[in-house]
Amino acid sequence: MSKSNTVLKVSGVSKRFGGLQALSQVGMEIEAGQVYGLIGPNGAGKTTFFNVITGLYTPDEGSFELGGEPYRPQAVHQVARAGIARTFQNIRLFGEMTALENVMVGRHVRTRSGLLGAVLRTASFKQEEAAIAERAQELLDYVGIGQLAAYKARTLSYGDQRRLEIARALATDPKLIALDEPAAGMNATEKVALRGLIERIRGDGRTILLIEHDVKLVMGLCDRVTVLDYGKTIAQGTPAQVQSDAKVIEAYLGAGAHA
Ligand SMILES: Nc1ncnc2c1ncn2[C@@H]1O[C@H](COP(=O)(O)OP(=O)(O)OP(=O)(O)O)[C@@H](O)[C@H]1O
Repeated sequence: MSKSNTVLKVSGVSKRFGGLQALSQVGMEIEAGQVYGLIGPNGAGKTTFFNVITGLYTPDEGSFELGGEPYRPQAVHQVARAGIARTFQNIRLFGEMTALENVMVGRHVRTRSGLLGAVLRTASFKQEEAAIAERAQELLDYVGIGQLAAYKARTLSYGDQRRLEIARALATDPKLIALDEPAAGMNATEKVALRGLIERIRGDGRTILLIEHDVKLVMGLCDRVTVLDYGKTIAQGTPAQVQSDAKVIEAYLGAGAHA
């Protein structure tokens, strides 16, 4: 068992696609309240690692603990229930649903009435639905887009869609929130606001795993960082340690990858 303040402990994850070893024995330990960065050049294996821990890909090897309990990331809904929520590099919202409804969908992971209650529209279902809508509105306010609750998701700006994805992830009350390139496509002002939001989420006691190409953002925000290159961990530590690591400079920054 891990120390009690470890939220996610992953050891020895390997994943092969045909002849390509996308991940080789990758591990990390994320403690409660940390923002943990996962970086590396294009094709290093970051998304594959995310997909493994969130149940989209089945690893060839690896062990997983969430909140001190072993978990098997076999299916996306199981992982959500276990307590990992994620956003995607390519935003995945329900475009024709309102912002509020998108967050409500996230919240349904934690509801009790279930499908039968929804079909029969039982009193307890209606009560629960009202509570979910209220919580969803709170979360939209929290990420700064409360005034956009009634707008269809597809009509929101890029930055606001990313905020909406974060609100939806928070709606599941996750032990860990995994953000896949949240700053991708954002302008400088949006990035500053995003950084503020992530700091706020951490300040409220949440734990965050972040894939991000923007090195400045990662180094300024993260408590610890893992650097992957060709599917292998080449460095792990504080931003200062990682930044001065010769292998990182050569493999990652030296490659000129989005520095
Ligand atoms: N489903 C798949 N089938 C085959 N190969 C894959 C698959 N998914 C990823 N790969 C390969 O695995 C390697 C790691 O890719 P991955 O997307 O995890 O890298 P990444 O670090 O997230 O890259 P980027 O920064 O460009 O998003 C790449 O060589 C990629 O082509």
